[in-house]
Amino acid sequence: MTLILRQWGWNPEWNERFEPWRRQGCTPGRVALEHKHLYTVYTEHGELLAEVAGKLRYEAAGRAEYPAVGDWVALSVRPEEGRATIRGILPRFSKFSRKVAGSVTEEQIVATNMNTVFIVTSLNQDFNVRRVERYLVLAWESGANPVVLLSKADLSDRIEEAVSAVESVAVGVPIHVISSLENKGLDALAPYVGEGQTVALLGSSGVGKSTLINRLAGADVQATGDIRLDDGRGKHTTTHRELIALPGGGLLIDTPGMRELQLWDADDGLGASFQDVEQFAAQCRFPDCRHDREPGCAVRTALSDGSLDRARYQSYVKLQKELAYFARKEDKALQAAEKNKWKKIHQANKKRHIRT
Ligand SMILES: Nc1nc2c(ncn2[C@@H]2O[C@H](COP(=O)(O)OP(=O)(O)OP(=O)(O)O)[C@@H](O)[C@H]2O)c(=O)[nH]1
Ligand SMILES: [Zn+2]
Repeated sequence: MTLILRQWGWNPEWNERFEPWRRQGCTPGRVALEHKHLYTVYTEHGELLAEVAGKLRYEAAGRAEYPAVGDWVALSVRPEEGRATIRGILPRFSKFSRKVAGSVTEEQIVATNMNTVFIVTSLNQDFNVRRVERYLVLAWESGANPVVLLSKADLSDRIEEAVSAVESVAVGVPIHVISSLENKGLDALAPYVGEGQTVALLGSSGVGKSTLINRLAGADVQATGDIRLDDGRGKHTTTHRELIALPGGGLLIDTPGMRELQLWDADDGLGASFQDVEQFAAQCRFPDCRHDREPGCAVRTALSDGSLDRARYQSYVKLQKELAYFARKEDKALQAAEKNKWKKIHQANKKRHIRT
């Protein structure tokens, strides 16, 4: 039984966390694909199509409390129909989420329970270390461990230069140079995609994520840029799944949402990625130093004596501004919603007043 689940990443810890659900007669399953209102889940009864239980739907405070690809869920199963009902979601240990615009901006979960994030950036003329910094913030924020993959090594003759540029912004983060085309460097990825390990991929369009997935899966599970039609989801690959089991026992998550991540609510990620900058800032004389004209500013000193790279500092400031922008936007949306609520209450009161 658990043998089947193990290939989807089940382990003793999940088993323990699931115990209360098991006592209620539930079966565990892992979400592999989200349809409009249904989910494809992997279970010990095979693949089932599941809907969300009314109670869970009713109690969900927002979209973030709906199941997402990578989640372990508690199910009531009807294997003979190939169907199941999702009763609950086990707590996530890592997640990627994005903001979806609506009347209020809402958090939508895009991938969960990954151990590792592959940040893929290509070594061709698009190579840009600032982009790696941005992805690192997202990765650290997710709770998974980042690993940088420099792809398309076959197209570059300045590999060492790129590696040291990444090293300087990704201290302590493993960096691998790969070429899916020439099958180079891929063996070194084995430890991240071993049994029970889940990996998500992050990177701009065209850096070779789908090609890498197909290499690791040993089959064309994902449509690549060469043959992809305009559906963007690779529908023509017959068994489109967003949680992909690899021959070595690991799992890959590749959802369309991963391609639309923005930076928001990522202060922790920013801090983790820019420890060097924040360490200087912590030495400023004034705790609220804006590193502008204040006396005793350690950041400005570090910039002028070269111990802090100017481009890196500018990148930090830019990302910080972006985060602040999202926070303000969210504040405004909340304020508007609150105002609206009070307006309605006033109107309702007025009407009551008139009637009496
Ligand atoms: N030269 C070279 N080309 C590669 C390599 N890996 C992928 N490509 C090519 O790069 C293009 C884009 O690859 P994809 O795998 O579709 O890129 P992707 O990151 O999945 O792109 P999106 O799905 O748009 O996010 C394709 O034409 C691939 O054949 C490589 O190692 N070397
Ligand atoms: Zn300062």
